[in-house]
Amino acid sequence: MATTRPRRRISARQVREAAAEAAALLWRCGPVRLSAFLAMTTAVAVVPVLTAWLTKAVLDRLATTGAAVAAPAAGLVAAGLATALLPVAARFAREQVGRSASRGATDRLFAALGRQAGLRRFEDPAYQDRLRLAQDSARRLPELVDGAGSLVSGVLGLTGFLGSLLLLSPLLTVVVLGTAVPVLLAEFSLARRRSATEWHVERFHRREFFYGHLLTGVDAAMEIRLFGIGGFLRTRMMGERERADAARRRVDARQAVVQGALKAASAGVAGYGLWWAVTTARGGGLTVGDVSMFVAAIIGVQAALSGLTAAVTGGQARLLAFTHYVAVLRAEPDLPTVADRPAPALRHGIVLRDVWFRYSDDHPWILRGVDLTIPHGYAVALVGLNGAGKTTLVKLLCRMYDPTRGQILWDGVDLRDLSPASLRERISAVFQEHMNYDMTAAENIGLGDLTALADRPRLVGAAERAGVHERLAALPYGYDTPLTRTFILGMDNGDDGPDAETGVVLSGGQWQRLALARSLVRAGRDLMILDEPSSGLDPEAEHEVHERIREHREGRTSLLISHRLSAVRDADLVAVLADGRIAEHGPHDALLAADGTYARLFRLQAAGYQAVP
Ligand SMILES: Nc1ncnc2c1ncn2[C@@H]1O[C@H](COP(=O)(O)OP(=O)(O)OP(=O)(O)O)[C@@H](O)[C@H]1O
Repeated sequence: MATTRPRRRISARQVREAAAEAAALLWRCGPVRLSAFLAMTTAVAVVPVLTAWLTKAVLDRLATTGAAVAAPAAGLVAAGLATALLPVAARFAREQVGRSASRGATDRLFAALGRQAGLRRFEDPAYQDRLRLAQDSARRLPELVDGAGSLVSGVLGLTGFLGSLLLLSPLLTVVVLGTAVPVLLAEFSLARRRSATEWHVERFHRREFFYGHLLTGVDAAMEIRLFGIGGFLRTRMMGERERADAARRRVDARQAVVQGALKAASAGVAGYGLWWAVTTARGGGLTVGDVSMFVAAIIGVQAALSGLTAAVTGGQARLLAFTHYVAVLRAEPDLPTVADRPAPALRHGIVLRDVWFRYSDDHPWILRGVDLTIPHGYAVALVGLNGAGKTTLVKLLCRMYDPTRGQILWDGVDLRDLSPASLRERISAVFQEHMNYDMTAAENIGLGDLTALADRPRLVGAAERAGVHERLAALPYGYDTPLTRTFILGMDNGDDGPDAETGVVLSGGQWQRLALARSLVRAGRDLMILDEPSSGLDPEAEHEVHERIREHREGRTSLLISHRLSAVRDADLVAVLADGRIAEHGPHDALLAADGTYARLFRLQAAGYQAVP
């Protein structure tokens, strides 16, 4: 699959889908709270119109001798109370609706991410841009709740005040409405432009984040200090921010000009209307109450219009951004599954048949017709120079990608026909680039098989086999010690005191043993993959680990990748990957006798050791 470039235009259909998805999400996350919020928002919108009419009634009755004023005055008091209290209650409801919807949206987003069974999407920068915008949209879902509230109050306020204005001056009503249409159209266009800009600048933000992460994290701290590259990275980081700001500045400038012109036009209409009301009242055509009503209506219409415009355009901007959320949610799985059968227990073996692979159409071929059989119960070793494609082959075996051409057969069934999750259930692996989780030691092992997480003897057994048990048992809290100095873990009492300073950092080799323990805890899997499991170990530890692995591999199907050829010599079968194909394969002795690449590399390494006096 080629890397997809995003289309920068978002269609009306996508916006409609985003609106439907957002509405459904808001409703699902709390129908009662959402209804309460909308009811209160409606009340908040109606009260000002009511207040204007009550004020007119009070003023007109005051101007008429003998007219009773108590009832409208009491109504005004009640309206004042409602004006003060309703927004507070509405805001409380809005916070609750917004937070729970945002939680729900984030959960759904990450669940959707989990349905991407392979790695391809994660290596697509366009997808990463979308993902970031989607996460941001999920977090900012409360703003859509605001938008919905403002829309309701805007429509009601506008209808109420326009109705009032219509009674006083139909002509002015038409003029006011006439100014509203260009405002709305201009704001729509601005929102679209801003949304396209946000999409465009996401690449700058992700790079800024990358540099920021380097500068603030512990991983790169040592190199940054030693090489003195902190200033250089900071300059780059700020450069990315400036590029994003420059793109936004262009939209800001356009917005300032357009909005300034439109606001001046609105103010002109309002000023003319006021002039008309005052002169008409002077001539006896309007009462004092009418003038007060007129002023309230003009202000109300303007306020409702600007609120409505902000709600509609703000909502439109959020919806445009929310299309990225929907796109991630509905993205096709990156590994098309044909039959989705559960992977059966391995009885015969795995066969790679004329496997070709490249990471994308833009990348060179890495594998060019690999034919290899890993028979059931065999320990197979794969060797080759740096970049030969050994790890790539492992990724294909775990079905992180599908071969570009050719097939990988699991007991005769194409991996494409097996569900990726069930296939991986049957595999255990230590990856060359294994993870060091900022979690406790027990969790670092238990993540290999969640059923072992609460089973301490199983965790200890795996740690013993990986030769790391003694180190873990000696930690301040034993297996419950957090292996991090970055996070405070396990202290949920909110106390950041000295207790929380318990994290421990392991050495590179110790982390590697822990990764091995994590794979060993997945006991009884059909295939064990060991991609450079001992590269960071001292010679003694390496020897010891290989001894243990050897015992563990006995009678199991395994694939070992190692540059230490002494570690692969007792494999049942050694395969040499070169130029994208299996160049040689056979038992160690046979390959030595054949005197090919393997024999040359083996002798080179052996000579290196023997050269030591
Ligand atoms: N995700 C990726 N996208 C594009 N190219 C990649 C990716 N991963 C690896 N490659 C390229 O594929 C080639 C094979 O890499 P691979 O990691 O499989 O080699 P290897 O044999 O395991 O090497 P080593 O012995 O150094 O670990 C390399 O040229 C590498 O640049």
